[in-house]
Amino acid sequence: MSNIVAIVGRPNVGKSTLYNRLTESRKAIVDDFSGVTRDRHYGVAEWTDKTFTVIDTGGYVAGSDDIFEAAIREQVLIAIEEATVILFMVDVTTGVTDLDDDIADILRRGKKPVFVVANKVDNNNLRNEAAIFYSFGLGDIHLISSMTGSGTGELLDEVIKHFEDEPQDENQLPKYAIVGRPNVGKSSLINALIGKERNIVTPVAGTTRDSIHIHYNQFGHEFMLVDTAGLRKKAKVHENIEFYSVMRTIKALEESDVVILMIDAVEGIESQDINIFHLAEKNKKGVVILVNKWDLIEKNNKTIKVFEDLIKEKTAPFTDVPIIFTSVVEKQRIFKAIEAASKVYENKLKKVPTSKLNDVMLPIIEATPPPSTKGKYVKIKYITQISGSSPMFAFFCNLPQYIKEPYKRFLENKLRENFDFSGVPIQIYFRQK
Ligand SMILES: Nc1nc2c(ncn2[C@@H]2O[C@H](COP(=O)(O)OP(=O)(O)OP(=O)(O)O)[C@@H](O)[C@H]2O)c(=O)[nH]1
Ligand SMILES: Nc1nc2c(ncn2[C@@H]2O[C@H](COP(=O)(O)OP(=O)(O)OP(=O)(O)O)[C@@H](O)[C@H]2O)c(=O)[nH]1
Repeated sequence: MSNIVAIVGRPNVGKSTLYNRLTESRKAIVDDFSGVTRDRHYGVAEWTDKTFTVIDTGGYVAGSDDIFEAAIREQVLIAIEEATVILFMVDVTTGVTDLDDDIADILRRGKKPVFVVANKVDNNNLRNEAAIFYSFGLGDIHLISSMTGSGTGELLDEVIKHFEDEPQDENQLPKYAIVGRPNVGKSSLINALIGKERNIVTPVAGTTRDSIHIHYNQFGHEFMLVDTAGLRKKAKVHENIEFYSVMRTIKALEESDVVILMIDAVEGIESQDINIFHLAEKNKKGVVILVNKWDLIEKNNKTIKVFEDLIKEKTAPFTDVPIIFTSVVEKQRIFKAIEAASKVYENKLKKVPTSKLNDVMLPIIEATPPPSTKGKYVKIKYITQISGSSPMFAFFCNLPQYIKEPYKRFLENKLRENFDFSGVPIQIYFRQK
């Protein structure tokens, strides 16, 4: 379910610091690739049993002061439209500024839950200063220090009360989301698949769920396409089309089982593509990559390999993902893309019987056991697949804490070699036995 928490506020109040704190556990993964700082504004966070997306609106602002303030206002409007909860961050050390008041005006007119978050309350003396923020007329003030983390737990306890529960699914069909940067060919692909049938589009009623689900049932494949359509219709949004599309992408992604990530063959894979890829991975969604506009590429016998290697390099370590080279305009390999998505969906639901799992994996482990640490030998005794909506495996052993990342990766690779999990993130756990 797409629960989105948007952090809004003027520059320098500490939005990024809070964002980093909330998404901490994911940071290493996102930081793995270069040139991403500019785009790193949304990530996955967890609090108690809830998983949600956090958006830091700050970094989307660019340009002169004028544009700057206009852009902040626009982001606040988008946040009101798209987010589940808005954190309006202000700085206790500077008090109320004009821009703070502007933002508060916009937020008061919106219908979304707003939390006024007074940041930089690093010590008790500053607590009284925060009373000034009651002047926004937005209710209670939540005192935090993003730097130390104080107050953030209490804040999140309140925030998650506003989350929406998983809606009852209208049907059990697989859901595929077609995502990608603007202009990559998403609408063209949907039109190619659905053609005139497009009229049977059924908008799903619901509060935050405004993506469109399209029923596909042809040539032996039946599924729902989750469409992020309507992007351009929102006249309000001019400068922040990228930001807006990111919001939409997150929603579509969270509603789907398999993400069909379209990449522009001419432009190549960019950091925004990789961001979406990792978001899908973190959300345990299946993934198929389409390299579209393949008709525009001058090819020789190495071209495909070069593309594949480049994509794998950028998406590592999760490289076991189908890559299909399509041309939507020339109707090349479109059906192959659908077949790949169906296969990934199957893989995602696959249950390997315990006996088979142990028959295959125990000899492999015997031949290459976990390396000993400080003279301790880890003995893996048996393996089971835990039931869930994506593949999870429990390896029972005497000393789970001594198993290191490289060995975990080795086991994952062996699972992938022996049982087809192409396109699906795998979870591996070590448990004491
Ligand atoms: N004392 C104190 N300083 C903080 C706290 N949180 C953030 N800061 C500092 O405030 C400054 C701005 O923090 P950022 O997180 O970059 O602020 P931002 O709102 O994301 O700023 P933009 O990216 O410009 O929109 C940095 O120097 C932080 O170290 C806090 O809780 N206490
Ligand atoms: N040469 C070529 N052009 C394509 C292909 N697929 C789409 N296009 C063109 O790329 C442009 C953008 O296609 P759209 O389908 O509107 O892209 P989109 O991803 O839906 O774009 P947004 O709505 O901006 O997100 C159109 O002019 C298409 O005709 C392809 O396989 N080859």
